[in-house]
Formats: sequence, C-alpha cells, structure tokens
Amino acid sequence: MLNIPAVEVAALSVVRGGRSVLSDVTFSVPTGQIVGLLGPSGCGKSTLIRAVVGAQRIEAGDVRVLGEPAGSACTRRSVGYVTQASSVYPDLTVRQNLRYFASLSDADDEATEGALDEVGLRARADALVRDLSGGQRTRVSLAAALLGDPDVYLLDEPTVGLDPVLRRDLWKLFARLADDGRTILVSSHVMDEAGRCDRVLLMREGRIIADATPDELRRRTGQDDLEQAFLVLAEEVAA
Ligand SMILES: Nc1ncnc2c1ncn2[C@@H]1O[C@H](COP(=O)(O)OP(=O)(O)OP(=O)(O)O)[C@@H](O)[C@H]1O
Repeated sequence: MLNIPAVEVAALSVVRGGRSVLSDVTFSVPTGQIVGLLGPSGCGKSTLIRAVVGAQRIEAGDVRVLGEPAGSACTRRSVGYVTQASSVYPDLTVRQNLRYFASLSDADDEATEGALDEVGLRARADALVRDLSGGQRTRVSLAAALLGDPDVYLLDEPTVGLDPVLRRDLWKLFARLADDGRTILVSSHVMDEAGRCDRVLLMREGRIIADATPDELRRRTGQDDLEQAFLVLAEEVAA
C-alpha cells in the first residue's frame, strides 16, 4: 500500500467550453505528503482537483487515486474533497451539519466536537451555516471531511479569506494529518503558502511549469521569495 502513490496523473488533458484547460499534465503524489497546487486564478487548479476526484470529464490521460481509477467506487471513502463552494447544509447549524456527516461515517459525538476544534469553529457551533462567512463555511466542509477520516484530502483553496492566524492553524492541521500518513493535495493562489508544502506543483495556463520542493524552487531561480521564484519560472516558460 505504501508503495502506491496516493495520486497519479499521467498525460491528462481536459477541454471545457471548447477550450483546452489542462494540457498534458503529469505528476505523482506519494502518500503522507502535502503537495501544493499553486498558480494564478484560472490556471486550472480546480479543474485538476475535479479530475482527481473523478468529477471532471477528461479528454485524454489517466488519473488514479491509491492505484484505482479516479472516481471509482472503491476510492470514494478514501477521498475527502473540500470544494471552493460550500458543500454543507445552510439551514442547519454547524454542529447539526457535523453530526449528520458523522452519522454517515460512523464517527461519534467526540469526533464531532474534535473536528469543531480542529477548524476553530467552536464559538460558532450553534450558528446556522447560512449566517457564516465564506471562509467559515469552507471550514465546516473541512470539518465534515475530517469526520470521514479519508486517506487522501483534496482541498480546493481552503484558506481563501482567512486571517493569518487561522491560516497558520489550518496549515498546522494539514501537517498533523500528513504526519499521520494522510496525503494532502491543496490548491492556493497565495504563493507564501507554497513554503508550507513538502512539494509544489506550479501551474500556469493549464500546464505544470515546475514540480519541486520549495527549496529546489528557490535554488533553481535564485529567489528566496517564492512569489518571485514563480515569476522567474513563468518568464522562462514564456521566453
Ligand atoms: N464550466 C466551465 N465551462 C467552461 N470553462 C470553464 C468552466 N469552468 C472553468 N472553466 C475555465 O477553465 C479554466 C480553469 O478554471 P479553474 O476553475 O480550473 O481555474 P482555477 O485555477 O481553479 O481558478 P481560481 O483560482 O480562480 O479558482 C478557466 O479558464 C475557466 O474559465
């Protein structure tokens, strides 16, 4: 099991609305790593995550999760997907949502309360989800994913709109999950979050322009700042 990559994408191409959105994307994510999918808005991060979930029609290529085709029934319980749009019930409270999701995955009330703490929502546990901010709703979705205890987390911009303290706390949570052997593929367009990943896939216009550790990116570009490193790499690709 440990030798099988958590995620394996080979020569993936996706067309949406008649336009090429992903072109010849290839990468592999070993188990127990945090891999960041970084790149500007519209570069294809969400589409790539949807393909790994098995929710995106693909034009060409192969996408596997834990050795099985993406989206296949046997991998569904192994994957926790947190979308950019909220995927919890707006007319239930935070705690009611989590108790509902806990019942689907045989988690108990203690796990529900633990998940509330993990995402920093204890103070809003009795608030209706429809009264929460976008960032708070994303954290409810993340807590619901935690209750399923998946092997692979696919997180689409989970830290958007969060203040620096909450962002730091969520990245600590991701690190704890990875230390426990979980795998995390997490997208962001905030380049300083790249530094918190074991490895970074830098995307631009539907292609991966670098697949490296943060230190390798710094060395390769001679830039300490990862945002500057991205700019150097983007210019190299454009040249
Ligand atoms: N339903 C759709 N039909 C046609 N094109 C789409 C659709 N959804 C997204 N696209 C296009 O696919 C490209 C990639 O979009 P995607 O949402 O994957 O990017 P992203 O990197 O996740 O962006 P963001 O950071 O803004 O969420 C964009 O050019 C977008 O306009």
